[in-house]
Amino acid sequence: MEKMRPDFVLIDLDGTLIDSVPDLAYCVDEMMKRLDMPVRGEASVRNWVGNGVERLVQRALINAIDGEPDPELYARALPIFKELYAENTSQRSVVYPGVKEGLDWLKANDYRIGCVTNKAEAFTIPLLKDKGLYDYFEVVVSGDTCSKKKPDPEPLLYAAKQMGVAPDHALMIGDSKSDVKAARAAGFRIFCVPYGYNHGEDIRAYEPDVVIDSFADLPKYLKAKGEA
Ligand SMILES: O=C(O)COP(=O)(O)O
Ligand SMILES: [Mg+2]
Repeated sequence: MEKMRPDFVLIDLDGTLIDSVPDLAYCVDEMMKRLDMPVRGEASVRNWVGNGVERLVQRALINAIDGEPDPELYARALPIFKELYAENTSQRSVVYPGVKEGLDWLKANDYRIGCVTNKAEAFTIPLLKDKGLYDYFEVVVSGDTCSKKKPDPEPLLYAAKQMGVAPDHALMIGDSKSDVKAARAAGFRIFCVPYGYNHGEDIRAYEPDVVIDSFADLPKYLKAKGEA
């Protein structure tokens, strides 16, 4: 593929920049214990992340990716999860290898970058700050910034508008089919990492433009400053 030079690079959070499942799984299991229900474990939680904390809590309660829990049980569970996650947002979470190197390369080569996530803002900002990533981004769009979350294109179009960039000059980097769908609907190009959370499916099945093994590989696909 010919190297590109997008005007804006918008990057997903969970499963792309940060492995946040260790904290999310800890909070899911603590919530389950407080509800006198069985714990679910990290492997299940890994398949349920990507559609926001509300959907994660619903999936944990029914122990399945599709379907709805009893509304009363859910109404009891959600505040418990939110309280736990507010205290356990980042300490077990890990920035993936190559991420800081890739972000430094983007900055050094004058790329403008943003972050888009389905995670609510109350958790997104502390997580990015705790991991030393917040200052890289000119715009951060969280799961509750717009009226709709990914796979809807609204958060991507909102970010592009904030930056004053045309969507067809923008690139999204993500890990899930929601990122691919949102990017296609918004008119962004889309790169994916293969190591994140795609509900147990191989992201290649969703045909992103490029699959990069790590952020350290970005210079293979993006033009450096001044590169013809
Ligand atoms: O599901 C979430 O809370 C966040 O997931 P995302 O950062 O991959 O959009
Ligand atoms: Mg993700």
